[in-house]
Amino acid sequence: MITMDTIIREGNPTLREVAKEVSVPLSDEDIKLGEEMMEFLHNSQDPVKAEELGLRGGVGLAAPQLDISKRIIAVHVPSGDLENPEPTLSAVMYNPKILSHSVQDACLGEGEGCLSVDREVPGYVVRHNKITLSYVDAAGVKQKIRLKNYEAIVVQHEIDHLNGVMFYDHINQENPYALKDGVLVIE
Ligand SMILES: OCN(O)CCCc1ccccc1
Ligand code: NI
Repeated sequence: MITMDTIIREGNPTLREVAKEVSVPLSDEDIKLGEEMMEFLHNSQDPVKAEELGLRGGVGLAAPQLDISKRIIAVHVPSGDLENPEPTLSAVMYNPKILSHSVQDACLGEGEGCLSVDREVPGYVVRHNKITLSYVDAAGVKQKIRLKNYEAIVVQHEIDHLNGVMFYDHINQENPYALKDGVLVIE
């Protein structure tokens, strides 16, 4: 089971590597890893289990954070609405690739954090507002989806991990809250 002890922290060189594509058809090992990554996200968002296991809540996880330099990410974005418990996005993605994106940029008003970063790094992390994404799903089927706003931000954060990029690499060092005209701030 993945716990916080499994997750490597900044300074570990694996977080700065470009991860390798996984072979398709997917190996049993890669399928199992994806399942464990998704289980971690579920546990981390379950108040009882998160408390029991000492987990920080996460909506995404990338294999390099487990010291595994493979292009595998898991995302699980809860709807946040108790009436409608369906998550807005829940998927293990193998070899995810951004095919195209909007001109419109966006960032989270509250900035970003990372399970591999044990400190606050304030500032806007400017990303694409909308992305068209291809990936291979856990069943080995090629998917092509379009995402926008928060879900698009989360997936871009995870794909960054596959390319050795940390969220704070995007923050303006001179003025962390500098914003170009037209950037959508997502609250
Ligand atoms: O890489 C996943 N991880 O470090 C957990 C946090 C994910 C995340 C947090 C804020 C905005 C987008 C994504
Ligand atoms: Ni992260």
